[in-house]
Amino acid sequence: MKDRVVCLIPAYNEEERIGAVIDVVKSCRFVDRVYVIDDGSSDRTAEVAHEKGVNVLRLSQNMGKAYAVFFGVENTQSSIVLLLDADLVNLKVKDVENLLLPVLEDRADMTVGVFSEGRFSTDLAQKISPFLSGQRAIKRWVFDRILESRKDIKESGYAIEIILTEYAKKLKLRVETVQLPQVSHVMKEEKLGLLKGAQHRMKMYREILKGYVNLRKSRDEI
Ligand SMILES: O=c1ccn([C@@H]2O[C@H](COP(=O)(O)OP(=O)(O)O)[C@@H](O)[C@H]2O)c(=O)[nH]1
Ligand SMILES: O=C(O)[C@@H](COP(=O)(O)O)O[C@H]1O[C@H](CO)[C@@H](O)[C@H](O)[C@H]1O
Repeated sequence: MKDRVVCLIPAYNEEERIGAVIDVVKSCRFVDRVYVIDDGSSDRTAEVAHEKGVNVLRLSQNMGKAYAVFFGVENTQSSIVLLLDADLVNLKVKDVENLLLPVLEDRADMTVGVFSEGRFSTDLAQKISPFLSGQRAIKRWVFDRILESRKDIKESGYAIEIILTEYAKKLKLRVETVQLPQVSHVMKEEKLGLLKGAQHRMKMYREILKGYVNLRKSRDEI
């Protein structure tokens, strides 16, 4: 029987964090299958995922977040796709259920999870830019539509979320925001140290900006 919900977890060097996310998502009764897309990690991310008993799709080099997500989309089947980052902290089964239920019950085409009541810094970031959130449940046809009109989508790295947000507007999707109380993520500076973290953050902002400019250029093609 075809899966209803597949969870995709794009992951780049997340060996220390991904196990906890997998444990939670595996415990959610609504999730039929979990796939980690190992985006060319140089650490044991893929091994940890294997040990946890989920499916692993491995990219031989680091291709960026959008590539990893769409590689997962192209290599799975299900009517609903759940996207979760690999570095979430305090994620609970209830949060995963809350993300999925509006889409499962066809009250929404997309849900967007936002952190609240957790760490000040990550709550604030999501208050300012909830449209960047990587926690979403989405009907698969939305990805199909994006792939049809944006052949370059896989190259967009961290712009994937603003692209999803823009398509949601253009396609007039029913979008529901879901609170993720006490959930946070490990920030780049915490993972990589101050300097490397800041460099990685700048890379993220560059990719988001480039994605935004490309969206404006291709406005009418959606
Ligand atoms: O080149 C990349 C960069 C990030 N990620 C994954 O995308 C998610 C969000 O990325 P990141 O943690 O850098 O963003 P943050 O959570 O810090 O906003 C995480 O699961 C990363 O491991 C990825 O698959 N490929
Ligand atoms: O919240 C944010 O400002 C960024 C960066 O988070 P950190 O640098 O790790 O605190 O994270 C979000 O944006 C990325 C790009 O859209 C998404 O890929 C992440 O999933 C999301 O958490």
